[in-house]
Amino acid sequence: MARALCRANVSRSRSGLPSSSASSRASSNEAPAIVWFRDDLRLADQPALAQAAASGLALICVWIHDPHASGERPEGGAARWWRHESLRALDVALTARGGRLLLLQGDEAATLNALVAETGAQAVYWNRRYGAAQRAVDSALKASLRERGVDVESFNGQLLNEPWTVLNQSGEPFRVFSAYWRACLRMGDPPPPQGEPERMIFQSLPARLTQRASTLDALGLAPRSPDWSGGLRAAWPAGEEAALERLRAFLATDLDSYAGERDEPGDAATSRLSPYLAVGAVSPRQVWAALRAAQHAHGRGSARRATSAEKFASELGWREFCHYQRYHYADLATRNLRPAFDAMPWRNDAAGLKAWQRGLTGYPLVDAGMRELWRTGWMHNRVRMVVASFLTKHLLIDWRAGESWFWDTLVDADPASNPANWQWVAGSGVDAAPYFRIFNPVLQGQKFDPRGAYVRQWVPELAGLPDALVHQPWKASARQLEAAGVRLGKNYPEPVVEHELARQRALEAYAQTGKAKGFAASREGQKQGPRQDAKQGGKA
Ligand SMILES: Cc1cc2nc3c(=O)[nH]c(=O)nc-3n(C[C@H](O)[C@H](O)[C@H](O)COP(=O)(O)OP(=O)(O)OC[C@H]3O[C@@H](n4cnc5c(N)ncnc54)[C@H](O)[C@@H]3O)c2cc1C
Repeated sequence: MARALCRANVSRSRSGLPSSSASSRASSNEAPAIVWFRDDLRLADQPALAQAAASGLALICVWIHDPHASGERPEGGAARWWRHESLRALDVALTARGGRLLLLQGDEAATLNALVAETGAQAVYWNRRYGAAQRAVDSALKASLRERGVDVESFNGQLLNEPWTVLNQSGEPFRVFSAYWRACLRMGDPPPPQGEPERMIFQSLPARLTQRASTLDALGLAPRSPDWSGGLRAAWPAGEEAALERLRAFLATDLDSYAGERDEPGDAATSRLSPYLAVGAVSPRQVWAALRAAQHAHGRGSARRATSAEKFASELGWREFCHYQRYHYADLATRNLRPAFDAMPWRNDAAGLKAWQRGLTGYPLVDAGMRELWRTGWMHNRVRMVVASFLTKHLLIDWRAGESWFWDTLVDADPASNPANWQWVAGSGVDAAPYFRIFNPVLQGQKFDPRGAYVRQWVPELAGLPDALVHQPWKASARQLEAAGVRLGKNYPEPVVEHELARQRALEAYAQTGKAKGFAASREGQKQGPRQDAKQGGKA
C-alpha cells in the first residue's frame, strides 16, 4: 500500500502554513490521483488538492503548458514571467513535502489523457476556470475520462461565488455592480478556507515520464535575451508564503487607512495582492476570511476599520464581478458590450499610442503610471483609471489597444479584470463610467498625489519642480524650469495634446455614436445564453 510508505502524519496549521514538514513518496501499484494545477498555484485552500489528498491515493501534481492556451489568448510577457516564478515556488513547496510538480507541454486535453493512460490514474481533480474555451476543454475532458472509468471532480478554487449562482429575480445575470454585490452579500460569507492537507503521499514517477517532463526553463516562460525581468523580480517575491505574508502585513498595518488612502498612489496603502490572486497563490476565500478575522480582532473593531473592511471587501467584489462578466459575455476582451461604441470614431494614432506606452505623453501622472507599469509590472488602480481614460478619451484610441498593452505588461494581467476594467473606463462596458466623465490628469494628480511623491519617483526628471508645478511643468517659468533642470521638449516632453481641446474632441466623437444607448449581450451570450449556462450548472 502506498500509504504504508508514508511517514508519520504531518500536521498543518489552519492558516495553511506547515507546522512541521515531512516527505512521503510512494512507489505503488495502486492507481494514483492526478491534481491538475491551473490558476491555483498553492497548497492551502486548494480544493482539488484537498480532495486528492483525502482520497488517500498517491498524488501526481501536474501543470501543463499549452502554447495555444486552450483557445484562450496566450499570456502576456510579464504574466508569463510571473507564471514561471509562481510555478517554481509551487515546485519548491511540493519538493519540501516529498513531491514535485510535473511539468508537461502540449495540447492540454491530449497531454492529460496521455498522462492518465501512462500512469493508470484512477482519479483526476482540478479547480474550475471560467473562460469559454477553457470550459469547453474541461467539459469534454471530464466526459471522456469518466467514460473511461476515471473519477473526475472539479471544484471552485478561484472565486467567492461562481457566476451561475448569482442571478437576478428573472434568472438573468446582473448588469449593475451594486445590485450584484448586494445579492452576493445576501448569500452570506463564503465557506471558510481549508488549510493545507495534513497528509500527502506522492507517487514516484516512472523514469520514462520524468525523462519526458519539461524543465521550468524549457517552458520558455521567462525572458532570456534580453532578460528584462529585473524590475519585476525586485517588486514581486513569488509563491504562497509571500502571498500570505503580504496579506498579513496589509491587514496588520494598512487596513484601517484603506478607505481613506487607497486612491493615493504615493502611499503603499493597497494590498498589492492582485498578482497573487491572478495565479492563485492565495485564494479569495483566504483573503475574505482573514479580512473578517482582522475586522473583528478587537471586539467589533473601530468604525474606521469597519468602513475600510467593507471597502476592501467590495473591491474583492469587483474582481468577482469581472469574472462574472467574462463568464456571461465570452467576448468581453474583444467586443463592446454597449453596441453604440461600435460607431465610435477611434483614431489610428501610432505616435500617440507609442508616447502613452513609453510614459512620454507630457502629462506627469500618466507618464509616472506607465513607467511604473513598465518597470514593475503593476500600476496603482487610480492611475490605471487615469491612464486608461487618457488613452481612450484624450488620445481617442480604441480601448482594445490599451487592454492589449496592459495584457502584455501587467504581472497581474487577468483575462476578466483587465478587459472588464478597460470597458468600464471606456464607457463601453456594463455598469460603465459614463464616457463624458473625462479625467483631467492634472487635477487627478493634484488631488491624489498632492506632494508629487509618486510623480517624482517615476518621472525623476521632474523631481526638482515645486509641488504646485510637478503635475503641470508647462506652467513653470523659464527660471523655475532651469532651476529644476527641466528642458521641456528635450528631457521631458511637451503635452501631446492640450487637455481642453482633447476633451472637446472626445465629446464630439462620442456624439457621433448616434447616442445609441442600451446594452446587448455579446454574440456568444446570445448563442449560449446565460440562462442556459445557469441551468446547466455551468461547471466543467
Ligand atoms: C484599466 C484597468 C485595468 C485593470 N487590469 C487589471 C488586471 O489585469 N488584473 C487585476 O487583477 N486587476 C486589474 N485592474 C483592477 C485594479 O486596478 C487592480 O486589481 C488593483 O490595482 C490591484 O492592486 P491591489 O491588489 O493593491 O488592490 P486592492 O485595492 O488591495 O484590492 C484588493 C483586490 O481586489 C481586487 N480589485 C481591486 N480593484 C479591482 C477592480 N477595479 N477590478 C477588479 N478587481 C479589483 C484585486 O483582486 C485586488 O488585488 C484594472 C483596473 C483598470 C482601471
